[in-house]
Amino acid sequence: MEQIISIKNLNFSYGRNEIIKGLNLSISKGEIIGLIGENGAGKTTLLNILLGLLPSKQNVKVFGGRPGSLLAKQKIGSMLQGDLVLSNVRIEEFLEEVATQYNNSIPLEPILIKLDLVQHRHKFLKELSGGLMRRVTFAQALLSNPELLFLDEPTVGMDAQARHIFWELIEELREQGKTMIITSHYLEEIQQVASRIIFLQKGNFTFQGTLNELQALHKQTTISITAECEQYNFAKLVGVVKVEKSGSQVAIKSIDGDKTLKELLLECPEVSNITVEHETLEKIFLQMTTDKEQR
Ligand SMILES: Nc1ncnc2c1ncn2[C@@H]1O[C@H](COP(=O)(O)OP(=O)(O)OP(=O)(O)O)[C@@H](O)[C@H]1O
Repeated sequence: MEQIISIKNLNFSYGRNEIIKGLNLSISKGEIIGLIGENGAGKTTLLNILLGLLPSKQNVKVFGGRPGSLLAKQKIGSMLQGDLVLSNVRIEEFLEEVATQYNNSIPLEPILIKLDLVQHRHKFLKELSGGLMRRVTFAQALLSNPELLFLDEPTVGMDAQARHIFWELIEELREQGKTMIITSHYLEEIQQVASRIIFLQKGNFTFQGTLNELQALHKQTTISITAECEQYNFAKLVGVVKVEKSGSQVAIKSIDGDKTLKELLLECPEVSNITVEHETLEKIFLQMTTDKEQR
């Protein structure tokens, strides 16, 4: 698989403030990376290094060359936080100007239609609401028909409809084989699209892998049932860490959901309305960040 990004032992500091500490990362074509971490973890800093906006040494390669090279600029579309200058330029004029900077730019009209920007095309950038601004920034990132997209908190300020359109487009881009790094604090959105999740904590990657792998590490499962045998001692089932009862409704939390469920069905076969829920990315995130603070 073609390697798009390679980082070996990257360190970065703002003055004496060490932000990134010995990071290693390799990203292949077609991967969708969900880069998550607390405020101030260094996510934007890492994207800025990959864009060549912050300095790095030979240990960072983007498309086989240095970040910020002419080649990389043609192949990357980025949507950073607050990167649109609030000017007296209209949306359409701005996007037409952006398109002239790229060799492979794609027609503007289909992008305006897809992002529901047609009726706004004559608005001035300085008049735009926050959510509309994000949509224009996304349009700008797509215009170069990029192979690689950096999307830094892309849906902040977007309303539900705009977010829906955004994630549908991301799905289309995924099907086209684009590579993406997306940072977001909306973890339920990230977990839908990311092929790999990277957890950045205080300058280190504390996890890299699929959502399934992350869930396996934090493998609490909740089995909810309606039980006629509510007198049964569910706490003695294998793997169970907590049982919550409300009448015949029982929620069993287990660190080995498969075994717990098997034993439950043998011991108490008359259960019904069984649902099995794995930990969400949001819950794992909270667990990981709390664990770290307690150390
Ligand atoms: N230009 C700068 N000069 C000095 N320190 C900076 C600068 N930009 C960012 N920092 C600091 O670097 C750290 C990492 O910031 P960064 O913006 O990369 O974090 P982040 O993970 O993107 O956070 P958020 O989720 O809030 O967007 C923070 O402590 C921040 O205050």
